[in-house]
Amino acid sequence: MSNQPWSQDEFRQRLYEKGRFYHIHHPFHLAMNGGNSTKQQVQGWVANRYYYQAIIPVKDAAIMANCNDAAIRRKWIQRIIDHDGCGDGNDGGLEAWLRLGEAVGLEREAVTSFHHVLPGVRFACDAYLNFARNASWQEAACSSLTELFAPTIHQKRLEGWPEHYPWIEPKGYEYFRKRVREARVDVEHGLKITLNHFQTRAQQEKALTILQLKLDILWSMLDAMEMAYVFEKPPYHNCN
Ligand SMILES: O=C(O)c1cc(C(=O)O)c2c(n1)C(=O)C(=O)c1cc(C(=O)O)[nH]c1-2
Repeated sequence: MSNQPWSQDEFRQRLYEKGRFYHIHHPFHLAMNGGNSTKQQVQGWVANRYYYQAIIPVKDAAIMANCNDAAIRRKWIQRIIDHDGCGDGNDGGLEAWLRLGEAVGLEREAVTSFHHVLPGVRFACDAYLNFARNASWQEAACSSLTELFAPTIHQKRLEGWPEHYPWIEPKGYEYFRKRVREARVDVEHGLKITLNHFQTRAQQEKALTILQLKLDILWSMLDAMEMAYVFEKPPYHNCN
């Protein structure tokens, strides 16, 4: 019967199938990972993505604020530490991303000021944060599951970029190396929460809708970048 819940294995498989909509398939990413992007396009991506990076720990703090389960919070807090660092030689992902910015030739201030962030990228990232603030913590945890597909994308950059873009300083790659490890831990936890929480068929279908929302967010960010840096039609390009 169609309203029977899927088994956990089938539910997991349906979540994984969403990978076919991951932004790894977006033309902007295909060009970048295939070595066909210009320096300005790579710089544009790095500068815009910093807005996403900066949102992530705030989003994770919102999830924790909505979560009344100490055991979950004890694990989830690691995500904030991963991005913000905690001293003692752990500078965190935001700092690593700023080093990536320097490695592609951007001044720190140009990145941290969000000066280059396109409105479409800002709206997409803000939608992610607003979703996490207003949804239940389990739903917000589910929305982080695009990370199921992230280790592959980071790995591809590590393998291809040094050859494609010899002008990028090697110190820039630490962020991707770090995330290959961290994302695997994150998704194990996020997947466990999702498989246990979304039990009925209607709930399982809702989980897929939530994951699609997040895929839409990531795809929309790249649409904005494609328009600005590939078609060279940033917002208001034709206004006087
Ligand atoms: O470079 C990427 O393609 C990519 C994608 C994603 C993602 O799938 O959301 C994340 C990251 N990177 C990333 O570095 C990261 O820390 C991260 C956290 C999250 C999240 O939703 O909590 N997604 C992602």
